[in-house]
Amino acid sequence: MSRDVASTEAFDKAIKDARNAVAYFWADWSEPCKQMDVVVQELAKQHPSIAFLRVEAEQADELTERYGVETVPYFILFEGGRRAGAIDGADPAALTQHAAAAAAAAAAAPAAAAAPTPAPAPARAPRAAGVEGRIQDLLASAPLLLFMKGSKEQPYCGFSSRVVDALKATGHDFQTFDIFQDEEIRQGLKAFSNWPTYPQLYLTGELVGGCDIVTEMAASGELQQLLDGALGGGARRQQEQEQQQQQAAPAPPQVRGPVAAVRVRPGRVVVGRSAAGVVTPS
Ligand SMILES: N[C@@H](CCC(=O)N[C@@H](CS)C(=O)NCC(=O)O)C(=O)O
Repeated sequence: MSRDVASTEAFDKAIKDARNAVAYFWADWSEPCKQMDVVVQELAKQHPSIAFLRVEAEQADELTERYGVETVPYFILFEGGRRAGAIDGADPAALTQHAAAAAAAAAAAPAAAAAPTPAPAPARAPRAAGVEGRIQDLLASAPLLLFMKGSKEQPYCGFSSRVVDALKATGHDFQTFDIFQDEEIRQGLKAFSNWPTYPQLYLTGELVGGCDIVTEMAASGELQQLLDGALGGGARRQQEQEQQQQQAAPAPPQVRGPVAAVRVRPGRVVVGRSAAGVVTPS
């Protein structure tokens, strides 16, 4: 189970006591946090050697200031009581890979001094057996792949339908896989990615998110940017965006202050990179 930590003292003690800890900064109004809650609970069950500490960002000014937390969800990774990295945004794959690597390192050297060591580069087996292998093959089969209920032409649920519409609007080509046709993949992918629902969108083999995340990214323009960057075809759209920005009124200057006075912003979903690229050493 994860632990809710409300005070700086309790936080510091928990970090000191744990060989490996993950501090999860969250906010109750953040949809991506709701999804990452599910991922965190699952990882906490799988890896009891790691202390998962939930910190409500807006109630923990001292900690958010200390660690410079300005977005949620935000994860700080601790090894041997020291900050070893961070994951900015809802990135189940990066968090899962970090947890697996940290738990494996702890299991390999249980009695070793708790000196901070960088997590080994995450490595998925080249081709696993069983359903995991099938999932790897599927993920390698298309750069942009939507696991959904039904098809592009005939989605069988509103969540899937909304993601199809968002993807069509980007102009990028994408493939779909109907999970109703394959119960093994339907259940196996949930475990593989620690993501309990459909639709699930994957870009170059990395989970982008479900309906809430993808539609939020579509509304903010982040989806277009992400796909253009990863799949090409971005130059023209970038030009259009720049033109639009020039026409738009200049944004008011941002006043930076203590996090207590600034609402923590919703985090970004980070995908299309290896976990090593996402987990930023600090
Ligand atoms: N909040 C989710 C909504 C998706 C959802 O709740 N999907 C459910 C019902 S369509 C689901 O996939 N349940 C598991 C299953 O049917 O296997 C999202 O953002 O994607």
